[in-house]
Order: sequence, then structure tokens, then C-alpha cells
Amino acid sequence: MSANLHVHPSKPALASALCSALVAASVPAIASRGKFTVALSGGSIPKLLSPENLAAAFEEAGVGENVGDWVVLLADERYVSPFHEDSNERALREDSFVGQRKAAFHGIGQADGPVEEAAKSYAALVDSVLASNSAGSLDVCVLGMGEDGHTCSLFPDHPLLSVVGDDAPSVAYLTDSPKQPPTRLTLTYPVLNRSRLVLFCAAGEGKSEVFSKMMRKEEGGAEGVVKCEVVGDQPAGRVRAKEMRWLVDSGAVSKL
Ligand SMILES: O=C(O)[C@H](O)[C@@H](O)[C@H](O)[C@H](O)COP(=O)(O)O
Repeated sequence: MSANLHVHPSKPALASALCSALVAASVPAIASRGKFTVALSGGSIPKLLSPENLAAAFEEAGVGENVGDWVVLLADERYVSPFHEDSNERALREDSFVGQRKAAFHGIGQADGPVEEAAKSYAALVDSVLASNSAGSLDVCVLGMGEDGHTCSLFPDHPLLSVVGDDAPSVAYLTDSPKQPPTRLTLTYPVLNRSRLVLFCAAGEGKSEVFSKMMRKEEGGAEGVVKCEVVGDQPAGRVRAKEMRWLVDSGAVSKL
């Protein structure tokens, strides 16, 4: 499996590339299906998607602001109240365009019952949102990658890595996440792999080690693009969507 790493000189440049990619993908989605369905991760992603960054991307693309037609789901969530400091929903509402409340946003709710039930409810919600989007696919899934190669809440050597196949639930839960907090919900591989486009974002020297294990650099990348072959079996490297783009900064790929 090959991977193209689009290398940006800084985190702000990466953020603007991410926002531009979302804006570009939103236009054909809204033209053909009347809405743009996207799943967003936590970690550093909410800040990359600040209202200012997104507004600049609309302006630069000459595209009218269409966030009212966006439907936002969570790629993963920590099983805490949506007001808790660990909540991805909280981070998205405080730091990203989601806080402007123009987009339709679907979080996991109050997280006050059994996590198994919450996973079933969120799976039903995700399935119904995706069923009304042709082919049951996300238009875009925005993913991060941890220093151990995890993505969403799919961690190395975890049993959730084998939740695959057409019958697999679109959302699973875990109570033993090695990254705190331990109890989480996550989209599973079948949903990630059905996405029309996966945008992976990874910045900082801290990611350089995992990139050097997961990717082998190859000849022939275009200007600003490092062409690679995925050689490791880290969870992030197992995602197989129709189109995948890695947005990285120079620190993240300094060991490739
Ligand atoms: O809720 C979470 O913990 C995230 O969704 C997680 O999968 C994140 O994307 C990675 O840990 C990378 O995080 P950074 O972007 O902060 O490095």
C-alpha cells in the first residue's frame, strides 16, 4: 500500500491545508447529495479546524461558506461528559468551527449509562446518518495518529483491530485504552475504509519515530510530497479508504 505524505513547513500551514481539503471536498458532496458528512477526531485536530482557519479556506477557494450543509460526527470519543476536559466534543465545540453551531453536530450524549449501550446508540446514529448519504459512506474522515501509531481509539495489539468485515458494528467501545481516559467509543475499520477520503494529520518530532517504523520512503514524490510504502502494521497504517492523504509537518517526517 502506498502513501503520499504532503509535507508542510509548519503546523499553521498544515491546518490551512486541512481546511482547504475539507472545503474542496464539501463542494461536490453538497452539489450531489445536498450535504457534506464528515467525522472528526480529537487530540490536536479541533484546533487545526478553528473558525478562522476554515473561513480563510473558504475565502481562498472562492467558495461561499456552506457549513450549514455539513453533518459532523465523532471519529472517536472519550466516555466522559461532553463538558469534561477530556471530551472530544468539548474540544470541538470550544476550538473548532463546530462551536459556531452552524453545522449539524452529533456527539455521544451525556455518557452517563453503560458504555456498551452508548456504543450501540452511537452506532445506530452513525448508520442512519450514513444511510442517508449515498453508499453509506463518510465524505471525509479526519484522523490523527498517536506516537504509538494508534488512530481513532484503535490501539496497537488491541482486540478492536480485528473488528472488520461487513457485519462489524460501525462503532465499538473499549475500557482499557492505553491513552487516558481508558473508556472510549471509536469508529471501526469498516466505516473508516468506506470513507471517500481520509485525511490523516500528524505534526511534530514526536511522530517521527513511528513514521520511520511504519513507512518506507520511495523515489518519485512530487514537490512537497514524500512518497512512501506502508511497511508497518500500526493501526493507522491499516486504514484502507478509497483515497487517503497524509498531511504532516517536516518534524513528523524528519526520520524518514
Ligand atoms: O481522542 C483521541 O485520543 C484522538 O482522536 C486520537 O486518536 C488522536 O487523534 C491521536 O491520539 C493523535 O493525537 P494528536 O493529534 O493530539 O497527536
